Amino acid sequence: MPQITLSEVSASYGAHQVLHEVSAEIPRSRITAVVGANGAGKSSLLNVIAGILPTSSGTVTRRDSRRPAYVVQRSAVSDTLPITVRATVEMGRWAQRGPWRRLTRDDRAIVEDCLVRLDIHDLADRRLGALSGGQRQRALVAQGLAQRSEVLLLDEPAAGLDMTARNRIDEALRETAEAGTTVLRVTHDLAVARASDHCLLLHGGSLVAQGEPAEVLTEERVRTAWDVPSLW
Ligand SMILES: Nc1ncnc2c1ncn2[C@@H]1O[C@H](COP(=O)(O)OP(=O)(O)OP(=O)(O)O)[C@@H](O)[C@H]1O
Repeated sequence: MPQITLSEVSASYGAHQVLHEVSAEIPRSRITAVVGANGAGKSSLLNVIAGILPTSSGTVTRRDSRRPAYVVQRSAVSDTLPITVRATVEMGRWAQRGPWRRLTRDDRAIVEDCLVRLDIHDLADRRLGALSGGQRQRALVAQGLAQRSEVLLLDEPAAGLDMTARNRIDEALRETAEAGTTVLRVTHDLAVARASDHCLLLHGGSLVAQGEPAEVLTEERVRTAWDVPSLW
């Protein structure tokens, strides 16, 4: 049974329909890449799965009733938050404990583990707003991992990062998928999509194809989805 099943899901922002009868299956304990041009509906799809954007029709079925962990785009996080990196990651544990509860020894061990996995342990006492974009992004991914949810949603977690930071995030996601988490990541990087286990290709709010990345991302489909004219 897939971790998440979408059946003919449509969704709108006001009068603007952004998803058109999307039917898709997200396999359990695998990395699924969501790809498509700007405005294709990738973030909207994540928002529907996260329960932030209601469906106007269709259904989303999840194996697990817990809320997915959601790592939003870096630009959605304020620079001025007076919070350290460690506190940012600790907030990931509130999903289990409720806000401002004392963290247990297990919680603290999970937080330390996530700091190490994303290679930001040395930055743990720095203010989030005082970090570089790539460092901050790793802190947000660490927060997502710290939730230990069945499902981890990430909206372009590696956008604009250098190779080392990207590799660190890819490795951490691979490890968490192997440990049983279902990972769904939006990416603009077709190499990342090709290295994923499963792929959903969106175009204009509709699902164009899903399945093995090599089968989904054919030259023809890529050209159509990105409106790139044929060069010959
Ligand atoms: N909060 C919002 N209110 C109204 N329309 C929105 C909102 N968020 C997104 N949209 C519209 O929904 C459509 C799909 O946007 P979405 O952000 O899901 O695309 P995307 O594939 O994630 O794009 P990108 O690659 O640029 O992040 C776009 O036409 C966008 O303008």
